[in-house]
Amino acid sequence: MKKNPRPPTRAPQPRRDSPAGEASRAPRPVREDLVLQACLEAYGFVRHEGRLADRALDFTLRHKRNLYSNERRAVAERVYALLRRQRTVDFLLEHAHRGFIRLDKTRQDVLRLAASRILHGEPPEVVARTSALTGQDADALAALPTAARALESLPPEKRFAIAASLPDFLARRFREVFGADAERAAEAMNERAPLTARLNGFKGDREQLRALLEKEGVSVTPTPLSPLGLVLDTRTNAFSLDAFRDGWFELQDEGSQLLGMLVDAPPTRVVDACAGAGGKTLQLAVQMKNRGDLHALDVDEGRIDELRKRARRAGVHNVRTQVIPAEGPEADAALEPLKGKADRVLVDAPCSGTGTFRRKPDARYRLTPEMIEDHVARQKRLLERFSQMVKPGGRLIYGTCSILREENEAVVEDFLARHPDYSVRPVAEELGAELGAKVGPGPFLRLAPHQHGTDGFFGAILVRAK
Ligand SMILES: C[S@@+](CC[C@H](N)C(=O)[O-])C[C@H]1O[C@@H](n2cnc3c(N)ncnc32)[C@H](O)[C@@H]1O
Repeated sequence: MKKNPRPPTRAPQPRRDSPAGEASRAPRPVREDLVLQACLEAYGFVRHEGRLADRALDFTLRHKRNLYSNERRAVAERVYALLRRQRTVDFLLEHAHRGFIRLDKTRQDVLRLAASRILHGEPPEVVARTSALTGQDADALAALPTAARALESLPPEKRFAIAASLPDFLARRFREVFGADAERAAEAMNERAPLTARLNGFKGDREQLRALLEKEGVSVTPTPLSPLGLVLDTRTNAFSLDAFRDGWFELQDEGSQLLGMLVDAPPTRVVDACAGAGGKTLQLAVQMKNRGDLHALDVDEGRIDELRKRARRAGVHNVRTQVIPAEGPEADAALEPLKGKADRVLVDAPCSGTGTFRRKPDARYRLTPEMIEDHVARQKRLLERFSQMVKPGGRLIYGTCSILREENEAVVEDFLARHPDYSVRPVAEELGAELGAKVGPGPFLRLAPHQHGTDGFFGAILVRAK
């Protein structure tokens, strides 16, 4: 049976007194009944009510105040682990437990949580006991290895989708994109994502940040690709660190940092057209040395509010935020003053998020082929609209956190076919030959967890003729 012994999660961080203190205390024994109740509630919200996993866990853990920090962590880890393997677990239980699909929802979920723990390497008898499973239910857990053999004997296409816990249509797309590497790619998407910080260059350099974090008891290692990143011990509650409160770093995946590097924003006029809560905006402000005008636009007022808070903490002064309408003449009018004026326009487009399944394992079960088509249509519209702000000789940088060609290369090709005044600048020209060679192949940034250890990202630099 496949084992994934690393406890996966990017969930609400457990409360803790100090990062160093927690690591050095002997953990209290987990009160299994309370942990199971909390898991059932949070998982039920996601599976049966369609809520987002991070919000569901946040809600559950916020009102279950009696749980200790190690118990909170166990809840988050178990729920995320099951979400990563939901399809596999369902297949195994349907084979190991006659009548599984007729059981009531709660009993099914208790079995799912138990099977997932076994799949992640916990001994079946311990799991059965701590889940209070007896009789037919305990027998089903013991029969999981037989069910795993049934999975192995399926035709490869079918087996891949179930073993990787991907909907069939996504499994097919993984095969199209990654070919013989599809299984490795999907497995890496089912791993736990690292906790990665991006240095705020206004405060100092990466070595200084490293020293500060180590002084606070956090062990860190430099990111291999981004010169701005440090990987933090995943048990760290980054938000409680002094270095975070003092604006020394932001949490940002290494792939996202590399996409931000493609912009190479000069201290003139730059537009971050889909700025969200400002992950890349803050990075661009550093590139601009806090000078010039950095216009951060988004349709989501809540995210723009968050961006403003983060900018204050980071000591960023050159950002002008604007909430814009999504579509139509009003959206066009809002951009009119910036038409043909920007040296750089970043379109970090809304997408399927197929590159970020490590962090949002539940997203795959919500995604449909129709939703991907809608994303593509919107990406083309956004690129068209925001390209109008690029001045002659300026650059349009297009990015997604999708691994799908239709949202990436195909959108760029479609744009270039209608805009002969734009050409592709190979990312290696921006990142340097050595780093460029690692994030290719080809003229675009194309990152995937199994190859780069980052989330899946795509980036293209398009230059408007003078
Ligand atoms: C991938 S996220 C951006 C992430 C952000 N750049 C960062 O680095 O944190 C895409 C963003 O596009 C925004 N968006 C969606 N439709 C938009 C539109 N028509 N115009 C501008 N922004 C839009 C979403 O609200 C979302 O915040």
